[in-house]
Amino acid sequence: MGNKIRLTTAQALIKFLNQQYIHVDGRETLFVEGIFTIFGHGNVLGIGQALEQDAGHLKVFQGKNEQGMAHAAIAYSKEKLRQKIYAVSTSSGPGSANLVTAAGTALANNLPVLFLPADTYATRQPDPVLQQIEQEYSTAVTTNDALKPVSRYWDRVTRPEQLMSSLIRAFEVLTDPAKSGPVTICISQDVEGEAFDFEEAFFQKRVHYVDRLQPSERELAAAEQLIRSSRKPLILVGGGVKYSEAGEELKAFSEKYGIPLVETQAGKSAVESTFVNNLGGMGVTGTLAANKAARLADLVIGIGTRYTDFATSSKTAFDFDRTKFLNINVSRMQTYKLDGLQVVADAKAALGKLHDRLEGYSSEFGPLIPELREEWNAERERLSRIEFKRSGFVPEIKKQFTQETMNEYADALGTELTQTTALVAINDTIDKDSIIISSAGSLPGDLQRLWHADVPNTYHLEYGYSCMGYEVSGALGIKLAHPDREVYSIVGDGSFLMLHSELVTAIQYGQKINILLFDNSGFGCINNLQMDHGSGSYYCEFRTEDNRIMNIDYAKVAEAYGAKVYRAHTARELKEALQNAREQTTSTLIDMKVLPKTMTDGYDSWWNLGVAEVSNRESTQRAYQHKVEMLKKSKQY
Ligand SMILES: Cc1ncc(C[n+]2csc(CCOP(=O)(O)OP(=O)(O)O)c2C)c(N)n1
Ligand SMILES: O=C1C[C@@H](O)[C@H](O)[C@@H](O)C1=O
Ligand SMILES: [Mg+2]
Repeated sequence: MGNKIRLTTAQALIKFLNQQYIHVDGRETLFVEGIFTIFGHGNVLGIGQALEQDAGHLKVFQGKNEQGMAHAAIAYSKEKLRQKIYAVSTSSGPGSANLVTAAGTALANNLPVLFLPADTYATRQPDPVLQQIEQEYSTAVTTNDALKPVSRYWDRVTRPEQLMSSLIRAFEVLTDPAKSGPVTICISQDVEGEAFDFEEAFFQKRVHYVDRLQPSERELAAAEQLIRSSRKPLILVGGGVKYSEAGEELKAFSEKYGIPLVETQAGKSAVESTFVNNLGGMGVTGTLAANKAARLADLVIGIGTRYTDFATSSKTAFDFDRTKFLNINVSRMQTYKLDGLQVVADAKAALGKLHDRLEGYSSEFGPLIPELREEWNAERERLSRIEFKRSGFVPEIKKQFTQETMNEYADALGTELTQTTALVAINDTIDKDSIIISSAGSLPGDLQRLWHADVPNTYHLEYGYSCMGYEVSGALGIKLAHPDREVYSIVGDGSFLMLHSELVTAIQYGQKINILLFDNSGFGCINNLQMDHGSGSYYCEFRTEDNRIMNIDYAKVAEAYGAKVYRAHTARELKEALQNAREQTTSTLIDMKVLPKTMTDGYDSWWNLGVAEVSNRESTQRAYQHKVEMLKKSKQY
């Protein structure tokens, strides 16, 4: 056998991370950019020591909350189109438990990230150690077992030499587009510091080749035939289009054959909003244009999409008696959905090959595409000018709050600003190549409908897990991926309260992010949901025990951390703040007070929710009946 190097397990890990490369379309680049850490006794003497001794090229960032720093890492790999990652090192017990939510976020979104939670003692000599859960039925169970269901690959290293096979499997998974997701390697805290004579060959440069998965001739012929026999095909653009960098091929294909595009949250901005055949967001949070086109379609070409309930309006968006599906995806599992024709292939490769085969074909959508676009643009224009009135005001979310309650909010928050007006004002003011991020609450719906992404890949929406707290943390990850661009976190007050610790990390390391905080004093979208389904307003508004609307000075909070802050109660104040924030070099926060119920409502869509079958309220009974009726029109699987 070759030469041996004596290293601790943690030193070997860091040395290995330094040697990983990815090869895509002839470009070879380093795969692991750096590592986020929160040191505790479980990792500071192992991974901490190894990094201090020799981090190599790895950039090291100290996080403030494990979930938050993991979200930053996830957003980074999403921005890097899964071609570069950060690792995340946590201590044992609570430190690693804090990764569970983030792992779910990475898994639901198919995003690669390497989690390195410390594990309890392998020797068991000092058991039970601090933060060991001591499960009665098995000593082998640790907190880190909770990460199994939310990891694409999970392993436990209890001897130094196990690290080698573990890491090789880990990087195979991390660099496979079809399996992409979180990889969790739990290393016992004592083992992190244990030494072993590692073979030098283990640390050789490793290049992970990502060749584009080509469609077979059989798949292409079947796809061609399906499209040729369709009169009104529609392309559903999923996140896979972005990861495959297939935007140009998609536009060329759509233009040549007159096939309109509709977008999922993950797919939005794969192609710019100005593209003539782009009808915008589809489904529950979609535009009227996209949802109308979906009803007319007789073939849906789903590219890189998981067909979530939001994209399909809980399987009611299409006429399933008539509509066929053609599914192009690198994941074979995804291609089986909705009984579609399966094309297991990379989006760019498949579109490139299909392009020439359809010579002479043309869809029958024709002039309907510009008509639908125009109709929706007029609606967007209307939504950009909603002005609050102290009497006779009809908000977008109707029949929930009385005028009296709306006035109460206007007084309590000292504002007349409406959410849709504020959002379009932001869209009109910030640089076109800025990147926006959001994930939960009412804002993802407004963004999917109203946001014009004029530059590709400027819209970063996490809507696989829709995890509150991703917005601020993720903004840091985006900034690390694009240091030369302005990054805007578009976040509700509820999400901000849930997690914004990485704002401090952003300030600490001079990574400028801009937080656009929409404060409507409550869990607004859930309040809409409950009232729309027959309930009252129950524990979703932020009211005190004596029923006063809370008015929190979020600007003060961010100012205390060191951010430059602004307060906006009118569209004008908002625009001025945006212009000033643009000039700052430190992170900023604009505390916008917006009125509840002024976000967008649904457009010809339905979402299947667990409405109470039995209730003492007539309104809930009606909501349940509506669900029963809608289910009759839906596809069952
Ligand atoms: C971690 C997490 N917990 C709970 C939820 C459920 N949830 C979705 S939106 C929401 C309220 C969001 O409130 P806010 O951020 O203020 O946005 P708004 O709807 O008011 O615009 C909740 C509790 C979630 N998506 N993520
Ligand atoms: O429960 C939810 C409702 C959605 O409207 C929201 O965007 C999402 O964050 C969520 O979790
Ligand atoms: Mg809110």
